[in-house]
Amino acid sequence: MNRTLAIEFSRVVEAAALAGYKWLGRGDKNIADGAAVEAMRLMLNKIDIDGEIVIGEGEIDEAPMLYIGEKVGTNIAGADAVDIAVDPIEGTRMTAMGQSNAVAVLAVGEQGAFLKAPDMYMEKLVVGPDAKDAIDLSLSLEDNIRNVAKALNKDIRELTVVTLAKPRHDEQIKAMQAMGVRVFALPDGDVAASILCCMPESDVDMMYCIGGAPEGVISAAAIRAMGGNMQARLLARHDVKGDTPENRAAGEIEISRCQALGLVVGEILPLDRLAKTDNVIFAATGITKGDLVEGVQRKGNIATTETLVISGKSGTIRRIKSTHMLNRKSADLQNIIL
Ligand SMILES: O=P(O)(O)OC[C@H]1O[C@](O)(COP(=O)(O)O)[C@@H](O)[C@@H]1O
Repeated sequence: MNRTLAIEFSRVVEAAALAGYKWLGRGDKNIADGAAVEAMRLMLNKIDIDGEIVIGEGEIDEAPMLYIGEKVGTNIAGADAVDIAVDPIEGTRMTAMGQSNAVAVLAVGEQGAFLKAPDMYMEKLVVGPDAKDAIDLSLSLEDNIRNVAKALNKDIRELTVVTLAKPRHDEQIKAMQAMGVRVFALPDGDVAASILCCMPESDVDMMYCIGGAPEGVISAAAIRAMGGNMQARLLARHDVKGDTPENRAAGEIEISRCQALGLVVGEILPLDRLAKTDNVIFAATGITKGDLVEGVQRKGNIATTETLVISGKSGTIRRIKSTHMLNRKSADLQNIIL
Protein backbone atom coordinates (compact mmCIF):
# COMPACT_ATOMS: atom_id res chain seq x y z
CA MET A 1 0.00 0.00 0.00
CA ASN A 2 1.37 3.37 -1.05
CA ARG A 3 2.35 5.19 2.16
CA THR A 4 1.56 8.62 0.72
CA LEU A 5 -2.08 7.55 1.03
CA ALA A 6 -1.80 8.36 4.76
CA ILE A 7 -2.27 12.07 4.09
CA GLU A 8 -5.24 11.37 1.81
CA PHE A 9 -6.96 9.38 4.54
CA SER A 10 -6.26 12.10 7.10
CA ARG A 11 -8.30 14.46 4.87
CA VAL A 12 -11.19 11.97 5.00
CA VAL A 13 -11.39 11.90 8.80
CA GLU A 14 -10.89 15.67 9.00
CA ALA A 15 -13.91 16.18 6.74
CA ALA A 16 -16.02 13.73 8.78
CA ALA A 17 -15.05 15.50 12.02
CA LEU A 18 -15.93 18.92 10.57
CA ALA A 19 -19.30 17.53 9.45
CA GLY A 20 -19.97 16.00 12.88
CA TYR A 21 -18.94 19.24 14.58
CA LYS A 22 -21.65 21.13 12.69
CA TRP A 23 -24.21 19.13 14.71
CA LEU A 24 -22.33 19.27 18.03
CA GLY A 25 -24.64 19.60 21.02
CA ARG A 26 -27.83 19.62 18.90
CA GLY A 27 -29.19 16.50 20.58
CA ASP A 28 -29.61 14.45 17.41
CA LYS A 29 -26.98 11.74 17.05
CA ASN A 30 -28.43 10.39 13.79
CA ILE A 31 -28.18 13.74 11.96
CA ALA A 32 -24.61 14.19 13.19
CA ASP A 33 -23.70 10.66 12.13
CA GLY A 34 -25.41 11.07 8.73
CA ALA A 35 -23.41 14.24 8.01
CA ALA A 36 -20.12 12.58 8.95
CA VAL A 37 -20.95 9.54 6.80
CA GLU A 38 -21.72 11.78 3.83
CA ALA A 39 -18.47 13.74 4.25
CA MET A 40 -16.40 10.60 4.65
CA ARG A 41 -17.91 8.98 1.57
CA LEU A 42 -17.42 12.13 -0.52
CA MET A 43 -13.73 12.34 0.41
CA LEU A 44 -13.08 8.59 0.01
CA ASN A 45 -14.46 8.78 -3.52
CA LYS A 46 -11.85 11.43 -4.41
CA ILE A 47 -8.88 9.18 -3.56
CA ASP A 48 -7.13 7.12 -6.24
CA ILE A 49 -7.85 3.72 -4.68
CA ASP A 50 -9.87 0.66 -5.53
CA GLY A 51 -11.46 0.53 -2.08
CA GLU A 52 -14.07 -1.64 -0.41
CA ILE A 53 -15.83 -0.89 2.87
CA VAL A 54 -15.46 -3.99 5.06
CA ILE A 55 -16.52 -2.43 8.37
CA GLY A 56 -19.08 0.30 7.85
CA GLU A 57 -22.47 1.63 8.77
CA GLY A 58 -24.18 -1.75 8.36
CA GLU A 59 -25.40 -4.19 5.75
CA ILE A 60 -26.55 -2.88 2.34
CA ASP A 61 -30.24 -3.07 3.33
CA GLU A 62 -29.61 -1.07 6.55
CA ALA A 63 -27.23 1.68 5.43
CA PRO A 64 -27.67 3.98 2.44
CA MET A 65 -23.98 4.94 2.49
CA LEU A 66 -20.71 3.30 3.51
CA TYR A 67 -22.48 -0.03 3.73
CA ILE A 68 -20.43 -3.21 3.99
CA GLY A 69 -19.28 -4.14 0.49
CA GLU A 70 -19.63 -0.60 -0.94
CA LYS A 71 -16.91 0.28 -3.43
CA VAL A 72 -15.14 3.62 -2.87
CA GLY A 73 -12.35 5.53 -4.58
CA THR A 74 -11.74 6.63 -8.17
CA ASN A 75 -10.55 3.13 -9.09
CA ILE A 76 -8.25 4.50 -11.82
CA ALA A 77 -5.91 2.02 -13.50
CA GLY A 78 -3.14 0.91 -11.14
CA ALA A 79 -4.91 2.13 -7.98
CA ASP A 80 -4.14 0.23 -4.77
CA ALA A 81 -6.82 -2.33 -3.88
CA VAL A 82 -7.61 -1.69 -0.21
CA ASP A 83 -10.10 -2.71 2.47
CA ILE A 84 -11.44 0.10 4.63
CA ALA A 85 -12.98 -0.01 8.11
CA VAL A 86 -14.82 3.19 9.03
CA ASP A 87 -16.60 4.72 11.99
CA PRO A 88 -17.51 8.24 10.82
CA ILE A 89 -18.44 9.18 14.39
CA GLU A 90 -17.15 7.06 17.24
CA GLY A 91 -19.17 8.66 20.01
CA THR A 92 -22.43 9.76 18.37
CA ARG A 93 -24.03 10.42 21.78
CA MET A 94 -21.01 12.47 22.89
CA THR A 95 -21.28 14.56 19.74
CA ALA A 96 -25.03 15.08 20.13
CA MET A 97 -24.62 16.00 23.81
CA GLY A 98 -21.42 18.05 23.46
CA GLN A 99 -19.37 15.63 25.60
CA SER A 100 -15.66 14.89 25.24
CA ASN A 101 -13.82 12.09 23.37
CA ALA A 102 -15.81 11.84 20.10
CA VAL A 103 -13.63 11.07 17.06
CA ALA A 104 -14.01 10.37 13.35
CA VAL A 105 -11.97 7.28 12.59
CA LEU A 106 -10.94 4.80 9.89
CA ALA A 107 -8.40 2.08 9.21
CA VAL A 108 -7.16 1.00 5.78
CA GLY A 109 -5.24 -2.11 4.82
CA GLU A 110 -4.51 -4.29 1.84
CA GLN A 111 -7.33 -6.63 0.76
CA GLY A 112 -8.19 -9.16 3.47
CA ALA A 113 -6.41 -7.12 6.18
CA PHE A 114 -9.33 -6.96 8.62
CA LEU A 115 -11.68 -9.44 10.22
CA LYS A 116 -15.08 -9.00 8.60
CA ALA A 117 -17.03 -8.76 11.83
CA PRO A 118 -20.81 -8.34 11.87
CA ASP A 119 -22.34 -5.44 13.82
CA MET A 120 -22.64 -7.17 17.17
CA TYR A 121 -20.88 -6.97 20.53
CA MET A 122 -17.26 -7.86 21.16
CA GLU A 123 -15.51 -8.45 24.47
CA LYS A 124 -12.13 -6.69 24.21
CA LEU A 125 -8.97 -6.79 26.27
CA VAL A 126 -6.20 -4.42 25.16
CA VAL A 127 -2.70 -3.61 26.44
CA GLY A 128 0.31 -1.67 25.20
CA PRO A 129 3.65 -3.11 23.99
CA ASP A 130 5.17 -3.65 27.47
CA ALA A 131 2.38 -6.03 28.52
CA LYS A 132 1.71 -7.61 25.16
CA ASP A 133 2.50 -11.15 26.29
CA ALA A 134 0.49 -10.89 29.51
CA ILE A 135 -3.13 -11.14 28.30
CA ASP A 136 -5.28 -14.21 27.87
CA LEU A 137 -9.06 -13.88 27.57
CA SER A 138 -9.52 -17.49 28.62
CA LEU A 139 -8.43 -16.41 32.11
CA SER A 140 -10.51 -14.27 34.48
CA LEU A 141 -10.28 -10.48 34.33
CA GLU A 142 -8.69 -10.57 37.79
CA ASP A 143 -5.94 -12.96 36.60
CA ASN A 144 -5.29 -10.76 33.57
CA ILE A 145 -4.94 -7.74 35.83
CA ARG A 146 -2.44 -9.53 38.05
CA ASN A 147 -0.45 -10.70 34.99
CA VAL A 148 -0.43 -7.24 33.38
CA ALA A 149 0.70 -5.61 36.64
CA LYS A 150 3.53 -8.17 36.89
CA ALA A 151 4.62 -7.59 33.27
CA LEU A 152 4.66 -3.83 33.87
CA ASN A 153 6.44 -4.29 37.19
CA LYS A 154 3.70 -2.26 38.90
CA ASP A 155 1.75 -2.67 42.07
CA ILE A 156 -1.94 -3.36 41.31
CA ARG A 157 -2.80 -0.01 42.97
CA GLU A 158 -0.70 1.74 40.30
CA LEU A 159 -2.59 0.09 37.44
CA THR A 160 -5.11 2.14 35.41
CA VAL A 161 -7.81 0.29 33.48
CA VAL A 162 -10.32 2.01 31.20
CA THR A 163 -13.76 0.58 30.58
CA LEU A 164 -17.19 1.86 29.55
CA ALA A 165 -19.65 2.97 32.22
CA LYS A 166 -22.41 0.57 31.16
CA PRO A 167 -24.59 -1.48 33.53
CA ARG A 168 -23.22 -4.67 31.90
CA HIS A 169 -19.81 -3.80 33.39
CA ASP A 170 -20.97 -3.00 36.93
CA GLU A 171 -19.67 -6.26 38.38
CA GLN A 172 -16.27 -6.03 36.67
CA ILE A 173 -15.85 -2.40 37.74
CA LYS A 174 -16.61 -3.34 41.36
CA ALA A 175 -14.25 -6.34 41.20
CA MET A 176 -11.39 -4.26 39.74
CA GLN A 177 -11.87 -1.50 42.32
CA ALA A 178 -11.92 -4.12 45.10
CA MET A 179 -8.49 -5.29 43.85
CA GLY A 180 -7.22 -1.70 44.18
CA VAL A 181 -7.10 -0.94 40.44
CA ARG A 182 -7.76 2.64 39.33
CA VAL A 183 -10.75 2.36 36.97
CA PHE A 184 -11.73 5.05 34.49
CA ALA A 185 -15.29 4.30 33.35
CA LEU A 186 -16.07 6.40 30.27
CA PRO A 187 -19.64 6.95 29.03
CA ASP A 188 -18.71 5.83 25.48
CA GLY A 189 -15.80 5.46 23.08
CA ASP A 190 -13.61 2.38 23.40
CA VAL A 191 -11.50 3.05 20.26
CA ALA A 192 -9.74 6.07 21.80
CA ALA A 193 -9.43 4.21 25.12
CA SER A 194 -7.81 1.20 23.39
CA ILE A 195 -5.30 3.36 21.55
CA LEU A 196 -4.36 5.17 24.77
CA CYS A 197 -3.03 1.83 26.11
CA CYS A 198 -0.29 2.04 23.45
CA MET A 199 0.52 5.76 23.64
CA PRO A 200 3.81 6.39 25.47
CA GLU A 201 2.51 9.54 27.21
CA SER A 202 -0.71 7.95 28.52
CA ASP A 203 -1.49 6.61 32.03
CA VAL A 204 -3.76 3.89 30.66
CA ASP A 205 -2.40 0.35 31.12
CA MET A 206 -5.34 -1.74 29.95
CA MET A 207 -8.76 -1.44 28.31
CA TYR A 208 -11.49 -3.96 29.02
CA CYS A 209 -15.07 -3.75 27.81
CA ILE A 210 -17.90 -5.30 25.90
CA GLY A 211 -18.55 -2.85 23.06
CA GLY A 212 -19.15 -2.81 19.33
CA ALA A 213 -17.35 -5.40 17.19
CA PRO A 214 -16.73 -2.89 14.33
CA GLU A 215 -15.01 -0.55 16.81
CA GLY A 216 -12.95 -3.54 18.00
CA VAL A 217 -11.60 -4.28 14.52
CA ILE A 218 -10.73 -0.61 13.91
CA SER A 219 -8.90 -0.50 17.26
CA ALA A 220 -7.04 -3.70 16.41
CA ALA A 221 -5.52 -2.07 13.33
CA ALA A 222 -4.07 0.75 15.44
CA ILE A 223 -2.95 -1.55 18.26
CA ARG A 224 -1.13 -3.83 15.83
CA ALA A 225 0.51 -0.81 14.20
CA MET A 226 1.74 0.40 17.60
CA GLY A 227 3.00 -3.00 18.82
CA GLY A 228 0.40 -3.54 21.54
CA ASN A 229 -1.88 -6.54 21.95
CA MET A 230 -5.58 -7.30 21.97
CA GLN A 231 -7.75 -10.35 22.37
CA ALA A 232 -11.45 -10.38 21.64
CA ARG A 233 -14.59 -12.51 21.62
CA LEU A 234 -17.72 -11.88 19.53
CA LEU A 235 -20.90 -11.80 21.60
CA ALA A 236 -24.51 -11.44 20.47
CA ARG A 237 -25.99 -8.00 21.20
CA HIS A 238 -29.49 -9.53 21.30
CA ASP A 239 -30.41 -12.64 23.24
CA VAL A 240 -31.71 -15.55 21.11
CA LYS A 241 -33.63 -16.56 24.24
CA GLY A 242 -34.72 -12.92 24.78
CA ASP A 243 -38.05 -11.70 26.12
CA THR A 244 -39.52 -10.40 22.84
CA PRO A 245 -39.83 -11.98 19.37
CA GLU A 246 -37.92 -8.96 17.95
CA ASN A 247 -34.98 -9.58 20.31
CA ARG A 248 -34.93 -13.27 19.54
CA ALA A 249 -35.03 -12.64 15.77
CA ALA A 250 -32.25 -10.00 16.02
CA GLY A 251 -30.13 -12.47 18.01
CA GLU A 252 -30.68 -15.17 15.35
CA ILE A 253 -29.61 -12.73 12.60
CA GLU A 254 -26.38 -11.91 14.47
CA ILE A 255 -25.55 -15.59 14.87
CA SER A 256 -26.31 -16.41 11.24
CA ARG A 257 -24.16 -13.48 10.04
CA CYS A 258 -21.31 -14.90 12.11
CA GLN A 259 -21.82 -18.35 10.62
CA ALA A 260 -21.85 -16.92 7.08
CA LEU A 261 -18.45 -15.35 7.79
CA GLY A 262 -17.04 -18.53 9.33
CA LEU A 263 -16.96 -16.98 12.81
CA VAL A 264 -17.97 -18.57 16.07
CA VAL A 265 -19.65 -16.56 18.84
CA GLY A 266 -17.53 -16.73 21.99
CA GLU A 267 -14.38 -17.96 20.25
CA ILE A 268 -11.19 -16.10 21.31
CA LEU A 269 -9.83 -13.98 18.48
CA PRO A 270 -6.15 -13.05 18.77
CA LEU A 271 -4.85 -9.75 17.35
CA ASP A 272 -3.58 -11.34 14.12
CA ARG A 273 -7.12 -12.50 13.26
CA LEU A 274 -8.58 -9.05 13.90
CA ALA A 275 -5.90 -7.21 11.90
CA LYS A 276 -3.92 -9.61 9.72
CA THR A 277 -1.05 -7.36 8.62
CA ASP A 278 1.11 -4.49 9.85
CA ASN A 279 0.62 -2.75 6.53
CA VAL A 280 -2.27 -0.57 7.71
CA ILE A 281 -3.01 3.11 8.02
CA PHE A 282 -5.10 4.34 10.94
CA ALA A 283 -6.45 7.89 11.13
CA ALA A 284 -8.60 9.63 13.76
CA THR A 285 -9.65 13.29 14.00
CA GLY A 286 -11.12 14.70 17.21
CA ILE A 287 -14.66 16.03 16.98
CA THR A 288 -14.88 17.01 20.64
CA LYS A 289 -11.91 17.60 22.94
CA GLY A 290 -10.49 14.31 24.12
CA ASP A 291 -7.65 12.40 25.76
CA LEU A 292 -6.34 11.19 22.40
CA VAL A 293 -6.77 14.24 20.16
CA GLU A 294 -8.02 17.81 20.41
CA GLY A 295 -11.52 18.52 19.15
CA VAL A 296 -12.56 20.80 16.31
CA GLN A 297 -12.37 24.50 17.12
CA ARG A 298 -14.12 26.94 14.88
CA LYS A 299 -14.35 30.71 14.56
CA GLY A 300 -16.47 31.81 11.61
CA ASN A 301 -15.10 30.19 8.49
CA ILE A 302 -11.83 29.05 10.07
CA ALA A 303 -11.61 25.72 11.86
CA THR A 304 -8.72 23.77 13.36
CA THR A 305 -8.48 20.00 13.68
CA GLU A 306 -6.05 17.53 15.19
CA THR A 307 -5.58 14.15 13.51
CA LEU A 308 -3.64 11.14 14.67
CA VAL A 309 -2.23 9.13 11.76
CA ILE A 310 -0.48 5.83 12.42
CA SER A 311 1.44 4.04 9.67
CA GLY A 312 1.65 0.37 10.56
CA LYS A 313 4.62 -0.53 8.40
CA SER A 314 7.00 1.90 10.10
CA GLY A 315 5.06 2.32 13.36
CA THR A 316 5.23 6.10 12.95
CA ILE A 317 2.61 8.07 14.87
CA ARG A 318 1.93 11.53 13.46
CA ARG A 319 -0.22 14.32 14.82
CA ILE A 320 -1.45 16.65 12.10
CA LYS A 321 -2.80 20.01 13.19
CA SER A 322 -4.68 21.62 10.33
CA THR A 323 -6.27 25.00 9.86
CA HIS A 324 -9.18 24.91 7.43
CA MET A 325 -10.64 27.80 5.46
CA LEU A 326 -14.10 26.30 5.33
CA ASN A 327 -15.40 28.61 2.61
CA ARG A 328 -12.56 27.47 0.32
CA LYS A 329 -13.43 23.78 0.54
CA SER A 330 -15.04 22.20 -2.51
CA ALA A 331 -18.70 23.16 -2.95
CA ASP A 332 -19.92 19.59 -2.31
CA LEU A 333 -18.06 19.45 1.03
CA GLN A 334 -19.19 22.96 2.03
CA ASN A 335 -22.79 21.77 1.65
CA ILE A 336 -22.14 19.22 4.41
CA ILE A 337 -19.89 21.10 6.85
CA LEU A 338 -21.18 24.69 6.74
O1 LIG B 1 -23.91 1.79 23.09
P1 LIG B 1 -23.52 0.38 23.43
O2 LIG B 1 -24.53 -0.61 22.99
O3 LIG B 1 -23.16 0.26 24.86
O4 LIG B 1 -22.24 0.03 22.55
C1 LIG B 1 -20.93 0.35 22.90
C2 LIG B 1 -20.26 1.02 21.73
O5 LIG B 1 -20.78 2.36 21.63
C3 LIG B 1 -19.69 3.30 21.68
O6 LIG B 1 -19.48 3.67 23.03
C4 LIG B 1 -20.02 4.52 20.85
O7 LIG B 1 -20.27 4.13 19.52
P2 LIG B 1 -21.25 4.96 18.56
O8 LIG B 1 -21.03 6.38 18.76
O9 LIG B 1 -20.84 4.53 17.18
O10 LIG B 1 -22.63 4.57 18.91
C5 LIG B 1 -18.49 2.48 21.22
O11 LIG B 1 -17.25 3.02 21.57
C6 LIG B 1 -18.76 1.17 21.88
O12 LIG B 1 -18.04 0.11 21.29
